[in-house]
Amino acid sequence: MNISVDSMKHSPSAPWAQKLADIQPLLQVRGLTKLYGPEQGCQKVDFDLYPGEVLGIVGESGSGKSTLLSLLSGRVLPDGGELIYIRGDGEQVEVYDSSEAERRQLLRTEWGFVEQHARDGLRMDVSAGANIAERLMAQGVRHYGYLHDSAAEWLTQVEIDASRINDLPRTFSGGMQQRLQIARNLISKPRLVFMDEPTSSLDVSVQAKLLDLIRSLVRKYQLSIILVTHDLAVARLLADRLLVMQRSHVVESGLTDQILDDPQHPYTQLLVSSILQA
Ligand SMILES: Nc1ncnc2c1ncn2[C@@H]1O[C@H](COP(=O)(O)OP(=O)(O)OP(=O)(O)O)[C@@H](O)[C@H]1O
Repeated sequence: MNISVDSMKHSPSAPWAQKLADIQPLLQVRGLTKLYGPEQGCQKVDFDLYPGEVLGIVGESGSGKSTLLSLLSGRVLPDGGELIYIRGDGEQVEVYDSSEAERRQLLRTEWGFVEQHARDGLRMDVSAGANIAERLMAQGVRHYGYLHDSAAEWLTQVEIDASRINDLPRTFSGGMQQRLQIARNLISKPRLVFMDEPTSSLDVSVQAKLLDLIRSLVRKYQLSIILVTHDLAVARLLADRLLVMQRSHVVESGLTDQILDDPQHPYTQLLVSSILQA
């Protein structure tokens, strides 16, 4: 079950409220700011992300979604603000105080990143199996049989026939490449996965299948996800909570259903009504 702090606020005396208070956030974001120009980027973003939560970042083109995702994944450094990640061993990491090598290591182990275009997240010149096994190898696994079997198992999990293990990703369809990218990220059991418009480059029918797969993997592995999407239907299907961005600011945040069914900020109202009219 995904747990959302916002939902807990409505019944503070519930027995599980104390339980939640004992759960540490996975990520604490405070005052995160990166500006490339006036209102270009993101400003003063604050939120906590809890284990198993799916957070969607939505907003119009240029509102700052990708900038925020790049900051949260430590790929870009901010002008100001703090990003604290609680590692699996309980240690707190101030991501921006870490070295570049430490941040890269996080992205290869406890975190994952699913790119919008599979070619940016896959190595197109090596086999599907090698693409999937790479993260295990980066963690020091050397046993060929284990690497092969794990890669084959993950191909099956993302609904690709394991007989394709030696094929190059370029021989796969767009949807298969995205599924391969997901397998490549999930094999090392990351705790937090960043996704940048993971379905937007695909046909609608392929999108629906991939969304179903992501949803089932999120449940199965209790993944925490931070997902950028311009598509409110994708947000509705996957996200527990949303941040709505406009011109570098988070203008509204809360439970997905609350925001989509009863938007409070005029910009969110416009965003939601434009989708309904489309
Ligand atoms: N590396 C960069 N150098 C200069 N300006 C940038 C850079 N990255 C982003 N920007 C600017 O910051 C603003 C926000 O861009 P960003 O890509 O974060 O928006 P977005 O909401 O993800 O848009 P889209 O949905 O179109 O991808 C834009 O005005 C963009 O031109």
